[in-house]
Amino acid sequence: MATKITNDLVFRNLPRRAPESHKGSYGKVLALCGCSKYRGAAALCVCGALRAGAGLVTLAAEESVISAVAQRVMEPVYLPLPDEDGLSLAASKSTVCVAGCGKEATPATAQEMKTALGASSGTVVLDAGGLCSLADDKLFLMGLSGRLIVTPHPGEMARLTGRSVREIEADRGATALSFARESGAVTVLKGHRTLVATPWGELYENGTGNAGLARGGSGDILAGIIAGLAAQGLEPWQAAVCGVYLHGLAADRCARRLSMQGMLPSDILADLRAIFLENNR
Ligand SMILES: NC(=O)C1=CN([C@@H]2O[C@H](COP(=O)(O)OP(=O)(O)OC[C@H]3O[C@@H](n4cnc5c(N)ncnc54)[C@H](O)[C@@H]3O)[C@@H](O)[C@H]2O)[C@@H](O)CC1
Ligand SMILES: Nc1ncnc2c1ncn2[C@@H]1O[C@H](COP(=O)(O)OP(=O)(O)O)[C@@H](O)[C@H]1O
Repeated sequence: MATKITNDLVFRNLPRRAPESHKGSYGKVLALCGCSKYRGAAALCVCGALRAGAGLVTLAAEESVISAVAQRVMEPVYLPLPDEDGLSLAASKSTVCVAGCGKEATPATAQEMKTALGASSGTVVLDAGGLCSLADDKLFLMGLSGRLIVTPHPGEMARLTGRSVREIEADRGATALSFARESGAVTVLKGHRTLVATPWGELYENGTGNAGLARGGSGDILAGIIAGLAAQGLEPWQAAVCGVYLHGLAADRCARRLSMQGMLPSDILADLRAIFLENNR
C-alpha cells in the first residue's frame, strides 16, 4: 500500500533559508548533462536545480551545450568537457551530482558517468541516458547505494529491468520496489501518479501533475529540482518525494494559468517560485 504524498509531508521536510546563511549553506550541484543533440535538457535541468534553491550550480558539458545554456541562463558556472581531471575534482567537491539528462546511452557516456560519480561522495541523481548507459552495470549502481536516486520513465525502467513497458505499467509499485531493493537506489518511477520507492520497502504515490507535463523536457526539470533539494540537505528519499510533489504542483498551477495544451516544461518554473512564495519560503 503506497503512502500518498501530501502538502504537509512536503513542507515539513523542506528547509527554510536562515537570515545568516550564504550560498555555501545551500549546496553545490554538479550537472553532467546535455550533448549537441540535447542541449535544452541541460538548460532545463540546471534551471530546475537553481529554482529549487541550490546555492551553486555547475554545468559540465561540451562547449556547444555550454554556449547554448549560457545564452539562456546566467547563474551557472561552467566546466567545459572533455576534462577528466577537472570532472573528477568538481564531482569530489559537489554536494550533489545530477547526471544523464540529455545524454545518449553509449559506452562513452557510461565511462563519463563512472568518472564523475566514482569521484563524488554526495547524493547522485541519475536520469535518462546516463542511467540507461549503466543498465548492464548493476554492480556500479549498487556501489552508490544509500546516496543514489534514479528517475526512470517506464521506457527507461524497461531497459533497466529487461521487462516490457506493458509489464512494468501492469504493476508499477512492485516494479519500483523491487528495483529499489535490488539496486539500493531511491527509485522514482515517473508517469501519471509517479511512485517513489525506497530500498527499505516504503512506497510513496504522488497525486500532483497533469498531462500538460507529457512533453519532452519535463523529466529534465524534475531531475534538476530533486538535485536542488538534495543539495540543501534533504535525504535522497526526502528530495525525491518533495521533488515529484512540487514538480507536479507547479504543473497544476501552470495548467490553470496557461492550459495543459499550451504550457511548456520551462513555464512551470514560474509556478514553482510562486508556490515557495505562498508557503513563506
Ligand atoms: N530539449 C531536450 O534537449 C530534450 C532532451 N531529452 C533527452 O532525450 C534523451 C532521450 O530520452 P527519451 O525519453 O525521449 O527517449 P527514450 O528512447 O529513452 O524513451 C522514450 C520511450 O519511452 C517510453 N515511455 C516514456 N515515458 C513513458 C510513459 N510514461 N509510459 C509509457 N512509456 C513511456 C515510450 O516507449 C517512449 O517512446 C534523454 O537523454 C533525454 O534527457 C528529452 O528529455 C526531451 C527534451
Ligand atoms: N499524464 C501525466 N500526468 C502526470 N505527470 C506526467 C504525465 N505525463 C508526464 N508526466 C511527468 O512528466 C515528466 C516526464 O518525464 P520524462 O518522461 O523523463 O520526459 P523527458 O525525458 O522528455 O523530460 C515526469 O515527471 C512524469 O511523471
